[in-house]
Amino acid sequence: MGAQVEFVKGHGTQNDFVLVPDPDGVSDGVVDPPTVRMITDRHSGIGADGLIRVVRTAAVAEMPGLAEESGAEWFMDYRNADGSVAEMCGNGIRVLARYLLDHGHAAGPTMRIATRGGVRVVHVEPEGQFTVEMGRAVPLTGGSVEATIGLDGRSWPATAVTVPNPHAVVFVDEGGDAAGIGDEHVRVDDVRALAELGMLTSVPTVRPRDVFPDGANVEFVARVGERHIALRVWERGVGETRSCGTGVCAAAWAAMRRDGTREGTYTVQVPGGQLRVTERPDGELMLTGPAELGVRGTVTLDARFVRKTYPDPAPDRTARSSPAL
Ligand SMILES: N[C@@H](CCC[C@H](N)C(=O)O)C(=O)O
Repeated sequence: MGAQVEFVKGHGTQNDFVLVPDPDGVSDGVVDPPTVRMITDRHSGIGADGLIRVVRTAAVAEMPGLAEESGAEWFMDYRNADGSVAEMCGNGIRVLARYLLDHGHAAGPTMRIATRGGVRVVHVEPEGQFTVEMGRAVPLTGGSVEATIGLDGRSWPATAVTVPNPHAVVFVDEGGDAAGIGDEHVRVDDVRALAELGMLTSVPTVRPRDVFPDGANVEFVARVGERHIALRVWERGVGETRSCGTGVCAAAWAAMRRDGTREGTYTVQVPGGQLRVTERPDGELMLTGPAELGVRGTVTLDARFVRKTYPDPAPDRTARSSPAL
């Protein structure tokens, strides 16, 4: 019998995560890359775009002193599905906030959560929404477009920016012929310039490579109205996902620069839903969107595969009103 690991599944605009509660930092083996890959595998594991170990900041051995320095009780230990570490996850942090709130670990209406990319303040909003203070976007090439993204024989100039993980933002509708323009409820699937990209099964190429020494997430963006964009994303360490919060911030930031404005809220359609981004006068990007919790259970890890067991079958599969794990 392998190790037993408790988990909760959650998603933010269908960017999905396995949350593993480890408050005292005694289960860091769960973030070993092979274990992350077993757990996040969609065929033989639970399946997710990423894994979040929920650990008290004071128990994070690699960051001594962070708890006192940050004033954040909880740390988001984020891993991509391939086991790699990422600085931040804009959808994951909302899901983590929802978990902390629903399980009595935080009271709201605001909470501070530490990440490898710095401390983030999360505001609890009505109707299951959360707003995250995401920090400032930092252009990697002085704000100018100096990278080129290639995909399936096509290529586009890209804006290189960190939020604080690396993003290459590509506007694919330069001809202005994106279908769905002006429709408040446009679906990403109906935006011609994005649909034409096909399956996104190939890995996008980045030139020159040294713009992104640690790799990049790539956002393919089309305008669909005033202060309204749609995007598809290819995530570093995962592949195409249905949403990426930091990527949405990077894309909105780049769209604001192209529009010559820093004012107003940008609405961003992603395949998994809708997010909103506002830039404060001090440059802080505010990301607002939903966060949901779903299935919870226990997995038994062994060397070959992840076995799933669900302790409480339907109808009690939602964690919202469930006791803390
Ligand atoms: N989906 C996340 C970003 C996760 C990390 C990313 N794949 C990376 O490696 O930088 C988000 O919502 O921001």
